[in-house]
Amino acid sequence: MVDDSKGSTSLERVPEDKDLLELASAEPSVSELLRRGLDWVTRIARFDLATLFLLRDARLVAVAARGPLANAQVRGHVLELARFPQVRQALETRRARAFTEEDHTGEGDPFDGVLDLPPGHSCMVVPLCSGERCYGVLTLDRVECETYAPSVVELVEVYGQILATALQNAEQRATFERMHRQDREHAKLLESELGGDSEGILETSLSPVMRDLARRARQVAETDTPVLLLGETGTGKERLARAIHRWSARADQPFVTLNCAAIPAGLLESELFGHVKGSFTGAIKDRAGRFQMAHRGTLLLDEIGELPVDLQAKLLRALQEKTFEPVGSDRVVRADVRILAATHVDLQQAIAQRRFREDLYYRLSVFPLRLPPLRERREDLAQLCAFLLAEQVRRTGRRGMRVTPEGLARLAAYDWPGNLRELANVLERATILSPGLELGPHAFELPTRAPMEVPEVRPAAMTLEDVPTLAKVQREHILRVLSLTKGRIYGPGGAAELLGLKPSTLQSRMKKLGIARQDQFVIEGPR
Ligand SMILES: Nc1ncnc2c1ncn2[C@@H]1O[C@H](COP(=O)(O)OP(=O)(O)OP(=O)(O)O)[C@@H](O)[C@H]1O
Repeated sequence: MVDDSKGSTSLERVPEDKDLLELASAEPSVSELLRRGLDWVTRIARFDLATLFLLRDARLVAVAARGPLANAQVRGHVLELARFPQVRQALETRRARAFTEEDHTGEGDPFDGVLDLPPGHSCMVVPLCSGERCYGVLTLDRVECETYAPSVVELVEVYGQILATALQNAEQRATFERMHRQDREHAKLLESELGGDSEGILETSLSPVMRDLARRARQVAETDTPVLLLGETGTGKERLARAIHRWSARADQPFVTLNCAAIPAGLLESELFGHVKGSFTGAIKDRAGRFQMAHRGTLLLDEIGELPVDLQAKLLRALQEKTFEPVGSDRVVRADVRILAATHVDLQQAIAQRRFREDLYYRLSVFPLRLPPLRERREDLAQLCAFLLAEQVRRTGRRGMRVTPEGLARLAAYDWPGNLRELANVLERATILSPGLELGPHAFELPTRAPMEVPEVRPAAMTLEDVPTLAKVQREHILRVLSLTKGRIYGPGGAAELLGLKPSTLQSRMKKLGIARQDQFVIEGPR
């Protein structure tokens, strides 16, 4: 593993500060450290053989050797720890020690059978330990019959600690990089599975508001400025976020999303910043968070208004310093991430209610983009229908579907509280139910009143005392729809679709309104 071209017989000298600084602060890989680790020892102690052993299952395996005595046999040497109690003791006590001839009389010399060293030669064992980990030992041997001076032993002990710390850092870096690579692959896979790989009707929109918005989105895409996407539910915030990513220089890097409303508050920090094994019950292995997954790419924080206040502070720090600490780790991780945030709630109001930090708001809202509701861009209906019907072919298998002018007139007369998502659902349902290729006015099932209207609550019959709160009306309406769908939230005909909401949005609203996943409902997962 190493070359042993020149052994050192030079006098011990205190290493120059820059040598140690380099070792402690540079970012070499584990193999580079093992290769170069012995170079540095030549500067602080005399030896004829310096060997680096790594601990593997109660054995010490030689991985590198230097000095005139280093040979192939030394490099393949393995020590059973059980046979060398004094070496084991040095590891257990984490103290370096020099050996005298008497020390070896009981257990023999670790290099017996490999090298012909004279009785009473100089020998020292230096443990390589940092934090919880013991990596192995460094041994130094000289043919001269004398014992290494305590001052030299102390110096090499300090060196051993620095080398072990550098090894630990290199190992952690390698782990994080590996996790990052795996998660990047995973994110790419998910992205292609989820589709949405076209920006849809943005730049070709007939609505001047939309076209202006698309133009500004393209301009900001070229920068790393955070963008705040505002708009009612289903107006296309996520699709616009994907378009901004694709238009940016980060397009070949991952696009990662986190829906802050869909993840239980207790798990959000780990989802964002990752965690190390054992940091909480269930953390059975190290896991990268969305920040790491999005390294060099874009992270969309959807429903940002739902982020708990304590996490808002941590997010702000991550945005300002571009560093964060995974849960349970005191190691600072650096990630280069472009942030996009989306919300349908009024963040100004959330700030007034102290549910959202003002400083985070200003950080995220440098460049706000507000998506208009569908009822304000009805001129796009024909184009949107054609686009969505074509996009749905993959699921419905129905090619060539089109909406007749009469059908369009009916769609244009509706208010679309669920916006583009509701339109997509209405079109998909109509396609499935329609025998032919044409979708006329009767093909569409549109509610005759606004979906949130509750028939039983008649304003005329109300008195000032019994005006129900909006939350109560919403709660009753959601419960009624859930009982209609037998508790089913997802999929066609599920409560989320009927209410024109994303399943995750419905779930978070149910949580807020205290609607538990009740036993009488059969809740099915996504299909
Ligand atoms: N520009 C567009 N062109 C065509 N279809 C679009 C466009 N934008 C969004 N859609 C469709 O509208 C639906 C909702 O889009 P999206 O999820 O981006 O909305 P959203 O505003 O993020 O929703 P929410 O607020 O509920 O998270 C999706 O089916 C999407 O395919």
